[in-house]
Amino acid sequence: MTSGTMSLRGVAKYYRNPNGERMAALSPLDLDIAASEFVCLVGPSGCGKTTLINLLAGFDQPSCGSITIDGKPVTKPDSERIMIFQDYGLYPWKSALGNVMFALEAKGVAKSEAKATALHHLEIVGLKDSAERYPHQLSGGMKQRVAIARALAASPQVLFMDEPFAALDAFTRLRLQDELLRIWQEQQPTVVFVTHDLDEAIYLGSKVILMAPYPGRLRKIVDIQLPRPCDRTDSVFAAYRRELFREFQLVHEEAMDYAI
Ligand SMILES: Nc1ncnc2c1ncn2[C@@H]1O[C@H](COP(=O)(O)OP(=O)(O)OP(=O)(O)O)[C@@H](O)[C@H]1O
Repeated sequence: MTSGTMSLRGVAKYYRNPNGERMAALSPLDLDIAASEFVCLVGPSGCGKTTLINLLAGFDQPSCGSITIDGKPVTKPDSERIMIFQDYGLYPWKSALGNVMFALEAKGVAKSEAKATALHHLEIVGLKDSAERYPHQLSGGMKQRVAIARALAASPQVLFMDEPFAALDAFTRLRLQDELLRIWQEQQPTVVFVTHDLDEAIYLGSKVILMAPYPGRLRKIVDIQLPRPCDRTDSVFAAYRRELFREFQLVHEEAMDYAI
């Protein structure tokens, strides 16, 4: 698959603060993301990660600059590009199975095939036995796993994930990281993944983009050259970790200077 190439030129997003002053949630940036790349956005709170992923997904428009995917301007969300939100975005009136099936039936998949595919993906996220439960009968982590199953089942060309594993327990999180990597290698979507967790970013990303706040901006882009899945105890992993932690510390110090 060669689709899912993203290009950003001079993209910025400004808001007005309560005093009416213009504030850069994102200051002008250029960025290229290749098809099938797995890009992790990391950085402290307020550095513009959600702003950037929302612009890429077409949920919001930049104040200036241009964003294209496969050469076409991004003007609105697209069914080939799926976003997994922090707050799950499940339909409360549909069961877990119904939520996953809905994404497939919306793409024209026949009901029996949709059911089989949905059950397979619920099994991947460890929820096959909860397929008939409704969102209000599921914990936060379980709801997020349904949202992940729904996104993965639809085999999108682009997957936008805004802290998708934040609400999960550590074991489920590690397991889903491996499942996500496996599916990424199999289906080769372009993935843009927001996380606060540097280890998660190094483990998943082929590229880690470290962002900084005040104003929101790209601070450093690191290409991660590790086999997938990689060994978290490996010395190369540790070297990436040191590099990114050092940068992250500098970003925090700058942010604290700003707050003072
Ligand atoms: N609709 C809005 N109106 C005004 N300011 C906004 C709006 N959305 C975001 N901001 C501001 O833009 C900046 C970047 O916000 P954003 O949510 O993109 O950061 P983030 O890196 O995703 O943070 P977090 O890690 O806490 O989710 C913040 O200072 C935020 O207060």
